[in-house]
Amino acid sequence: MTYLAANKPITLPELLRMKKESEKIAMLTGYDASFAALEDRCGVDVILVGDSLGNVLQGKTSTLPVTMDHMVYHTECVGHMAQRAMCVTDMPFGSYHESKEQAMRNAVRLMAAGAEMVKLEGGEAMAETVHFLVERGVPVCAHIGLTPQSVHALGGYRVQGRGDAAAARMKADALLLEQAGASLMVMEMVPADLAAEITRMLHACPTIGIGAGKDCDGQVLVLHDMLGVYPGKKGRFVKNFMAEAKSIDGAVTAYVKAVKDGSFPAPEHCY
Ligand SMILES: Nc1nc(=O)c2c([nH]1)NC[C@@H]1CN(c3ccc(C(=O)N[C@@H](CCC(=O)O)C(=O)O)cc3)CN21
Ligand SMILES: CC(C)C(=O)C(=O)O
Ligand SMILES: [Mg+2]
Repeated sequence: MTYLAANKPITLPELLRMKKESEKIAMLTGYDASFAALEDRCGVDVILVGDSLGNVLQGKTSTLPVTMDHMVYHTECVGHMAQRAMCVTDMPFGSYHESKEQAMRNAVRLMAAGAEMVKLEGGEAMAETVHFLVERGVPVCAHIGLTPQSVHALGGYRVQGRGDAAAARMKADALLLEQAGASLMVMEMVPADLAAEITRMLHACPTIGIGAGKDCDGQVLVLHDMLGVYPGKKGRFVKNFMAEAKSIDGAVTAYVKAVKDGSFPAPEHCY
């Protein structure tokens, strides 16, 4: 069985159709042309040029030192390599926090470099910025739960949304971001039950989980984590798909299949 629907490019309506028809969305980070082509031919739906490149390419201990110039460079490396997959790029720390105008100016650089959507971290505080970009033709992926650019404010890489008050706040954030026009919503390190509830609550915005349980509309992992080549500390949500594969193509294909058939994530990858 192949998941490549006749090489038809992934568009916003296609992502929404996948949510409506419960067809899981497979997202994976990618930072260069060779891996972008590989992921595309293995059926990855969305390639994320993640600011996790600070960790996996640059050897930093967080994503905070990543700059706009770094993200533009890697987006140029990935953009236009994929025939089918959509290219989404993370806006780095500090590139969208000053004002909605600053966010637009930097989003324009990423879109010109080849991104088809930009991703930014935050809840209610970012809703106005999301709306501003969306109204001006920039599709936005939101990112809630553990937002790694706020690691020092959050006190570490911890599960978010535990307890009634935190869960209620996350649900309110998700609704505001959907209303603001977000096209996708990453949820990171969120209890599986809460992520499932948010996924059911949202009708116009597919959710993509990383440590957020199996009931999200899709899943994302960091490429170097799922290939087992990242030497740093990994979350329990990571699975090494290279362990049982004969090639990198095989590992990425197995990841896509496991996301599509719902076998990844398993309970041991969830909170
Ligand atoms: N290679 C890589 N993979 C990632 O998933 C990732 C990055 N880099 N960089 C940006 C953030 C940082 N992330 C992280 C980093 C560490 C944990 C972690 O150590 N989690 C453990 C401990 C949790 C705890 O202390 O409570 C876990 O069991 O999940 C989780 C997410 C996720 N993102
Ligand atoms: C892990 C994903 C969601 C991310 O933001 C990144 O790779 O930077
Ligand atoms: Mg990121």
